[in-house]
This record gives sequence, C-alpha cells and structure tokens, in this order.
Amino acid sequence: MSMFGGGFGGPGGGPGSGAIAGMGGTGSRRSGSSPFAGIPPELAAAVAAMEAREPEHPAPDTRFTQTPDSGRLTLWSLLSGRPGLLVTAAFAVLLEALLLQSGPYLVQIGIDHGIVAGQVPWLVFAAVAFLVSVLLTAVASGIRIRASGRLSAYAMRDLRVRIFTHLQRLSLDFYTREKAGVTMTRMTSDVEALQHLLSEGFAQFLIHGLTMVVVTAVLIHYSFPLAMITLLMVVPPLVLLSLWFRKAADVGYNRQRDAIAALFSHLTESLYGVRVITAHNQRDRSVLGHREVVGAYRDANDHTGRINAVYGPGTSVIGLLGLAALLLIGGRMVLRGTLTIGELTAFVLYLNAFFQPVQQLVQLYTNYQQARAALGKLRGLLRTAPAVKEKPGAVPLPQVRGGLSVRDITFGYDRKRPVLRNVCLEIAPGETIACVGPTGAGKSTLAKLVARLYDPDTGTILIDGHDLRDVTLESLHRQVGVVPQEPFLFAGTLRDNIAFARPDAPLSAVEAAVDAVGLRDLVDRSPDGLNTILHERGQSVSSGERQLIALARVFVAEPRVVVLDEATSSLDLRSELQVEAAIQRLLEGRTAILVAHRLSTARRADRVIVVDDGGILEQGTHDALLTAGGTYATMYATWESHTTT
Ligand SMILES: Nc1ncnc2c1ncn2[C@@H]1O[C@H](COP(=O)(O)OP(=O)(O)OP(=O)(O)O)[C@@H](O)[C@H]1O
Repeated sequence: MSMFGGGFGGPGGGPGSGAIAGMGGTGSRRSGSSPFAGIPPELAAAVAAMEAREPEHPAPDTRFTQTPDSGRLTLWSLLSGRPGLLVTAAFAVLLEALLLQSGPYLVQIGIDHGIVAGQVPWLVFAAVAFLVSVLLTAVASGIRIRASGRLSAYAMRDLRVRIFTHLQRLSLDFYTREKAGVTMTRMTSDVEALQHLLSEGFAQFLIHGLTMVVVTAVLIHYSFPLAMITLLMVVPPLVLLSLWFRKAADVGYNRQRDAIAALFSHLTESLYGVRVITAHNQRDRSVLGHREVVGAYRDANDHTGRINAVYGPGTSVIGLLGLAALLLIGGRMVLRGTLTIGELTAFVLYLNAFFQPVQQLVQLYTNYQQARAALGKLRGLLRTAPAVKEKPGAVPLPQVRGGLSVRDITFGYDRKRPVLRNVCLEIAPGETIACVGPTGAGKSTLAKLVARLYDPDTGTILIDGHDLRDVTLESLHRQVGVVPQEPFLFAGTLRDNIAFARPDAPLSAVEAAVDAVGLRDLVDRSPDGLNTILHERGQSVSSGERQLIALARVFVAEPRVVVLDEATSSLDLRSELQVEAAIQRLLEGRTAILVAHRLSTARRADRVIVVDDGGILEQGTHDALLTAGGTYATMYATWESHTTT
C-alpha cells in the first residue's frame, strides 16, 4: 500500500496544478519540446496586450491555517460579506418592484380620466408617466443585475476558496474514504447550484415576493371585498401545494445531488483507470457501469421533473380559476356601479401581476431547493474535521537532530482492527532504518505515523523529545520529508516540481539536487532544461525519472528526517541503480525510515526491522539478522535465490 494509498492523484492535477504551472514564460518553443511549452513568439505580443487588459484580482482574505472551519455556511453568510453591494442590490430591487406596479395604475388613470372622461391631457400624462416608469425600471434593473452579479461572483469565489482550504486541511483518511468524483461535485455542480440562486435567483425572489405584497395592498385599496374573495380563493390552495412541493423537492433534489456525485465519481475513476480498463478488456463493463450511474441520474431528474409537472400547472390552474371568479364578481360590481371599468381593468391587470410572480417563484423555488440541497452537502463537507488535528497551543518544532522515539503505539485504520499493536522503536539521529516484511504487514503504516499523516490510537511518537502532537504540522512537515511510493508530479516545469517543497529555493539548490540524484542527463536532454514543462502527473517522463524527481524534491527541502516508501514498480537495472544511488545520497547524515521492498536497499541500512503480525518481529543489522537465521534470513535467502537466477 502506498504512503498515499487511495488518495487523489488523478487527472486534473492536485492542488498545485496550474498554480505552479505558470505559462512557461514567453520564451521560445523549440521544436521537439512539449506542445504546451511556453507561448509561441508570434503570439507573445498579443498575449502581453491581453494580460495588460486583464482586471486586477486581489487575493481573497482566506489564508491557509490548520484551525478548523468554524464559520456557519448559510445563504445569508454568503451574501452578507459585502454589505455595500447587498444594500445597493436590495435598494434597486425595491425600486424595481415598486416601479413595475405603476403600470396598471397608469392604465386605470388613462381609461377613467382620459378615455371615459374624454380628457386628452390625462391620456398623454398617463402615457408619458408610463414611459418614464419603464425607463426608470430599466435603470433600476441594470443596477440590480450588476450589484447582485458582483455580489454572487465574490461570494462564490470566497466559498470556493473556503472549501478548497478545508480540503487542504483534511487528513489522508478523508481522501481514502471519499471518492475524488464526489469531492469534485461539491466544488463544481454544488457550488454552481448556489451561484445560480445568488446571481439572479435571490433578486428575482425579492422582486416577485415584493410584487405580491404590493399587489395585495393595491387590490385591497381598489376593492376590499373583491380582493378578499379572490385572495381567499387563491392563497390557501397555493400554500398547500407549495408545502407539498417543498417536501417532495427536498427529497428529489438531494437525490439529484447524490446521483450527480456518483456520476462524477464513475467518470473520474474511469478516466484515471482508462489504461487498465483498456488493457483488461473492460470497456464494456465500464460503459455498462456508466449507463447505470447516468440512469440513476436520469431517474433522479425524472423524479424532480414529475414533481415540477404537478406544481407548475397546479399553480397556473389556481390562478386562472381566481381570474374567472374575479371576472364574474367584478363584472357584476361594474354593472351595479360599485366599481369603474378602469378599476376592474386595473384589478385584472394587478391580479395577473400577482400570478406572474407566482409562476416565476415556482421556478425560483426549484432553484432554491436545489441550492438548499447543495448547501447541505457543502455544510457536511465543511463540518468534516481532519483526523490529524493541530493542538490549539501547538508550538513550532525547533531545529531537530532527528532522534525518533516510537513509544508503545497501537493503530488501526479501523480502531477495532489494529494494524500495529504496542510497537516500540528508538531511532538515533542520522540512523537509517529499513522496514521489511510481508505485504500488508504495516510497514507503510508505521512510516505514515512517523510523518504524522495519521495519529496513533494509543502511545506517542517523539522527535528529539517533542511529542509530534504538540508541534505545528507545518513545522513538523518542514523537518520530516516524505517520499511516497508513487511520486506525484504537477503540471509545471521541471524546476517547479523539484523546488515544490521550497518554491523560493535558489537555482543553485535546484541544480545541486539535480546533480545529487543523477537527473543531469534528463535536464540536458530536455529542450528547455529545467524550464521544460512536464505534462500532467509527469506523464512525459519515465517512471524512474519520476522517482528521481521526487527524491530531488526532498533534497531541496532539506529535512532532518526522511520517510521513504520505496517504489514497488520495477525499473530496469540501470534506472534501479540510479535510484538506489540517489537514495543513498539523500539519506547521508539524515535520520531515515525506509520502507524497503527490495532487500538490496535494506542491506545497506544501519538497522533492519522486520514488521509482521502487528509488531516488530526482529531487528538488528543486516549481518546480525542473517546470522540469527530468523524471518529476515529466510526472506533474504529467498530474495537472493530469485535475483541470482
Ligand atoms: N487507508 C487505509 N484504510 C484502511 N486500511 C488500510 C489503509 N491503508 C492500509 N490499510 C491496511 O492496513 C494494513 C497495512 O497496510 P500497509 O500499507 O502498512 O502495509 P505494507 O506493509 O506497507 O504493505 P506493502 O508492502 O504491500 O506496501 C493492510 O492490511 C492494508 O490493507
């Protein structure tokens, strides 16, 4: 099992992709270099001009800290971050809603005071006033769209950064447990569901809601009995229908969120594993699997579609029935002379204006329900606490010599099934320990615990006498370097990748690392030397070169302790010797825990420990263990017989 087994590592890059990628500068692109290497000279001027026109994007306030995210995530918390924009948008909404209602009133004035009374000036006044109100509505609407658009854009950026920061804070157990696709859905589809509501939905919600309130007041002003009759006929069934819709949609949209997350998961996994799928002739199964998740998504959409098919037309019918009743009752009032024809026209128009928002609100309510479901999922993610927590009073780890003390630790990924039981181990500063043992014995687990990627269930691990749990994670990881079994490279230059742990490392440090691990050949062969762009996940370099780059990374980081999970993938003899030599150089003068899959590596360590059965079975120098004739001696004899044949 890899040090980072089960974690993310697929296409799309890890956290740094893009961030470190840069654009390769505007340097020339030599023939034979990667197609993404740099900007072609003929485009350089145009790109520079475009960059000059780009608006400034100040960095958001969110900074990375280990402190858990304790802020609440509500729609209000998203909107209230920029009060100026919120007030502007709210004011514009109010103005727009009021202006929209002046139309029917002006029509009534035009009919009653202009047409019926035969007064042309009143007619002209009503028409001009109508025009002015339309123009003002357009201005208010423009201001509202601009303000709410900016508000939502900022809120979404802050939310995305907040979630991403939280993802960075989470420990390995989360990434093992949670499928990458599900987390991607939280960051894409779920956030977008909120964006839709915030950018347009809320403002529309307010406008239509306000319209309904204003229209109710106006209807009462025109004729109290008529208003009461129509509203009583309309509002109770509407409320009942909406309550049913809310309940049904809650279930439906949650199901939709889960289905789209499953779809994304399957998609990402199939993309990561496309080579294995093809090689094992499983494309058929893959397509079938995808059909299943897409089918589940279709079912979820179908379900919400069915609910909407009842709610939408249902509200329409209620509205039209109200209108029919109004015509009958209002018409009789006009005939009796208790209502003017202009007032009845305005009443009909206002009632229409009451129902139009209802129709819109149905759509918006659907958006709201979607956003609520998305918000619930995002809240769940933000509530997920990292398993490896930084103590509130954690102190920075001072410069250490690298003495490690593992004291009586017990640990299991599932507490009920410990992988390691009561393990004790003392490692002197500068000592190299090789962990060997059968597959699945717990070697990588021990290494992960020393690097504090997990915390032991019981027992403590000390570095120069400091309990790992008492020091800040950042200071610990600066002095304890990790080389995972499967090195992950980011899209970016060779230099960016080598200096990943210390981006400000001088060129001389990167060059020294290149020479120390034996990467000089690759650098000299690469079209742009250290500035050559590596493809995503290091697809453009060989497996051995990837391992050397990972070793060079640790060289530049200069940690006191190195935890190295040897790669299991076999290399050709030359590359293997190269990697072994690089490891040897990296470990000089450093304390090291080496998860050795090749006994040739173990042979060179100061001490070998044999991990099996949840504990350390044997330990001693290579020679001493051979002489003792125990498990290690048997393992070594088997290994030797295989390598010599
Ligand atoms: N993230 C995880 N969640 C649950 N169980 C795990 C996890 N990682 C490892 N295990 C289990 O813990 C046990 C020890 O795994 P570990 O990776 O430490 O073995 P290992 O000795 O390093 O094996 P290998 O030589 O194959 O790399 C195994 O049974 C493995 O299945």
